[in-house]
Amino acid sequence: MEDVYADRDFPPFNRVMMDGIAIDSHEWEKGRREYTIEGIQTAGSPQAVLSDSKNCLEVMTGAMLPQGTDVVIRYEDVTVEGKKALIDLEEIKVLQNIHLKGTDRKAGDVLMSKSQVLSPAEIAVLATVGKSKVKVAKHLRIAIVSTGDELVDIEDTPNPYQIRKSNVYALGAALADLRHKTNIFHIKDEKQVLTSELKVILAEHDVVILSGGVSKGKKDYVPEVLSSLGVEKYFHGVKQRPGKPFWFGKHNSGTAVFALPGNPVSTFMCFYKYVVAYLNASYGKKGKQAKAKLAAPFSFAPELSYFLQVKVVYAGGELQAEPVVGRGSGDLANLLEADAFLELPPDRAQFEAGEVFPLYTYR
Ligand SMILES: Nc1nc2c(c(=O)[nH]1)N[C@H]1C(S)=C(S)[C@@H](COP(=O)(O)OP(=O)(O)OC[C@H]3O[C@@H](n4cnc5c(N)ncnc54)[C@H](O)[C@@H]3O)O[C@H]1N2
Ligand code: MOO
Ligand SMILES: [Mg+2]
Repeated sequence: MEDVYADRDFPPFNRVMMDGIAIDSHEWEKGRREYTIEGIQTAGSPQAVLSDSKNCLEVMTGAMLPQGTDVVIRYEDVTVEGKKALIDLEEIKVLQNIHLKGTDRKAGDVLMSKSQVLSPAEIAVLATVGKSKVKVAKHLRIAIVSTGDELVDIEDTPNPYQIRKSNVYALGAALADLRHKTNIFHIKDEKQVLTSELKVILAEHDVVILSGGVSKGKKDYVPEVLSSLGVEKYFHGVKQRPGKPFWFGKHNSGTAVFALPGNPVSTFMCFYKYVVAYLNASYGKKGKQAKAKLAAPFSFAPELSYFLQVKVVYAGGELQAEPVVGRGSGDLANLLEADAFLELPPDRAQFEAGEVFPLYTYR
C-alpha cells in the first residue's frame, strides 16, 4: 500500500559483466594489444585505479569498473602469461561488457505502485532497495464453512450414512495455494445453530465461503439464514452446470458471502471460477484469463454454461483440453483424473475440437 522508489541507481555503479581484464581503450586505438597486469579488482572491493594506461587490471563479474578503464575483455578472448595479457580480438567496442550505472533505473524512480501485487519479482526489487518492511493491504479474513449432518471430520470413522467433509479442506488448500490463511468451521443442519454461528463468523471475516445447504432440501437453510442475518442476496442460481444453486451476497459490513453448492465438484468449480475472481479484484490483481483448445468434439444439450472437466496437455505448442467427463458433480474422485474446468457457453449444444474456451485450472 505504498509506492516504492529506487534508493540508488540500478545498477548503482558501472558493473563489470564478465570475468577478464579492463583496459583504457585509447591504448587499444594506439595499437597496443599486450598489457601488463597490475592488479585485480574483485566484486565487493572498493574501486581500483589503473595507475598506468599501458597496463590492465583483472576484473571479476559484479565488481566496480576500475577508474581509468572503459573496456572489459573476457578471459576467453585474452591469453594470460604470467603478468602479461595479450588480447586475441580483431576489434573491441568501448564500454563492452560493462553494465553502466543507472541504465536500468535512476535513483528516485517509482519502481512499483501501491496497488502492485507482490510476486517473487517484486520481492527481489524490494530487497534490492532495502525494504525489509513494506506497507501492504490487510489480508482478507476468510472463513470456510461446511454444513450438513451427514458430514464427519477427517479422523472420524463415518457411519454407513455419513461422509467426511472433504470440501472445506479442498477450499482451504486452494486458498493456501493463493497464500491466504483461513478459518474452517462446521455447522449442523439446525437453523438456530446456523444463525447464531454464522452471525459471529460474518462479524469476524471479510469473505465467508459456505459449502452445501443452498438447494431445495428441507434442511437447506443457508439462503434464508443469510438473509435473516442482513446478507443482501445478489443472486441465487446460475445458468450453469455444475453449480446451478450457487448463492452470492454481501453483508452491509462489506463481507462477501459465497454459498457454494455442496456437491464437491460444484464447490470446487465455483471456487475457481468465482471466488478467485473476487479475491483478484479485491487485491487489484489483474488475473489473466487462461484459455485452452478443446481436444475432442463434445456435446452438451441443456442451455447452461457447462464446466467440462478436462486434462490439460501441451500438444503442438498449445494448451489442449481433453474431456474427462466423470459421473456428475458428486464424483469427487474424478477431480483426480482432471486438471481443470473448460467453460463451454450456454448458447449451443455442439462443440468442436480446436475451439478455444476459458480454462480454470486447479493444479
Ligand atoms: N430438487 C432439486 N434438488 C437438487 C437441486 C435442484 O436444483 N433441485 N440441485 C442439485 C445440485 S445441482 C446440487 S450441486 C446440490 C447442491 O445442494 P446443496 O448446496 O444444498 O448441498 P447439500 O445438499 O448440502 O450437499 C450436496 C451433496 O454434497 C455433499 N456435501 C456437502 N457438503 C460437503 C462437504 N463439506 N464435503 C463433502 N461433501 C459435501 C452432500 O453430502 C451431498 O451429497 O443439490 C442438488 N439437489
Ligand atoms: O451444482 Mo450441481 O453441482 O450442478 O450438481
Ligand atoms: Mg441440499
